[in-house]
Amino acid sequence: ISRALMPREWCLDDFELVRPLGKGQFGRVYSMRERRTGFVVAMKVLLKSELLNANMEHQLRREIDIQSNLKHKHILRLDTFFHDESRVYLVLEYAPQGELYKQLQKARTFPEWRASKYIYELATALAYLHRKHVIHRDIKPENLLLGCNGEIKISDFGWSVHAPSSRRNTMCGTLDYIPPEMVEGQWHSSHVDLWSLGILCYEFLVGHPPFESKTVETEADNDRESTFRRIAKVELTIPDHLSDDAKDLIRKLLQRNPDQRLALERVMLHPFITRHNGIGSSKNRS
Ligand SMILES: CC(=O)NC[C@@H]1CCN(c2c(Cl)cnc3[nH]c(-c4cn(C)nc4C)nc23)C1
Repeated sequence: ISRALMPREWCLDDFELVRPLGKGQFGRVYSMRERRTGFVVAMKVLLKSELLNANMEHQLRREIDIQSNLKHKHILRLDTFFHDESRVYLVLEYAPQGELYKQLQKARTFPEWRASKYIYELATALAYLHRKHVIHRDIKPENLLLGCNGEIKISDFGWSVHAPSSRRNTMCGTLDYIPPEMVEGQWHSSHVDLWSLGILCYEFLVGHPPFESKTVETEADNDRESTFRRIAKVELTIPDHLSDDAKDLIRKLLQRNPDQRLALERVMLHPFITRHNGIGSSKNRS
């Protein structure tokens, strides 16, 4: 595909609509077929007017700059983009098995082997991102898609930045995944993604995130404070039915102090991961 999408001016007529896929945070997504090659892509269509009055054009530029330079099997590719007088079009990799959060809603919780596989795949993608000094900052089920073999694809880099960073935009959407240092508007490092990995692991196994909160828009001010306090105080209760390995990994990621969170290299070697993914065992040692 990269040959076919060699840098040249693309336009909407190069593609034909297959079907609407859903909505991202800003704009609609469609599966489209590139007419010459028959290649199916996901096309995210954003209205310039919406971007401008939400002051999001710089965030979109950053999303494009970051995601188009990333090449990793667990990160959704951004192949190219183009615009016309009213819209911006992002040509993204199509993930055939769709949105992970829908499968989590259907299954309610994942068995430990499945959660462990996803956490391992995410850890490899985050290690790649952090080596490039990119923080995603918005790792949550809604931003995870599934490839043709059910493998994780991190998408939606709308909130990613180059580390270290301090947040300039007001956060909207759920607070569930925001670590204490971001909740307090402090400077934050790539360790924010470690916190989100811990929240995800908990939600995969328990069926809801540990510091349940409504989205920030609907929070009345006093509730909002209570949500922040709960996240900041890190009141964590882990259900007993989880394995000791699962509890151990979650506790080591949901550390209030960002520097005490388990490093990604150690996440990949944690028993909760190696027990299910046959990593480091003799079986797959070449
Ligand atoms: C992370 C994110 O932006 N999510 C919202 C957008 C909705 C569809 N988007 C897709 C994007 Cl950006 C890429 N690939 C997708 N594949 C699907 C999908 C496949 N099936 C069978 N069902 C669906 C749905 N959707 C996408 C992303």
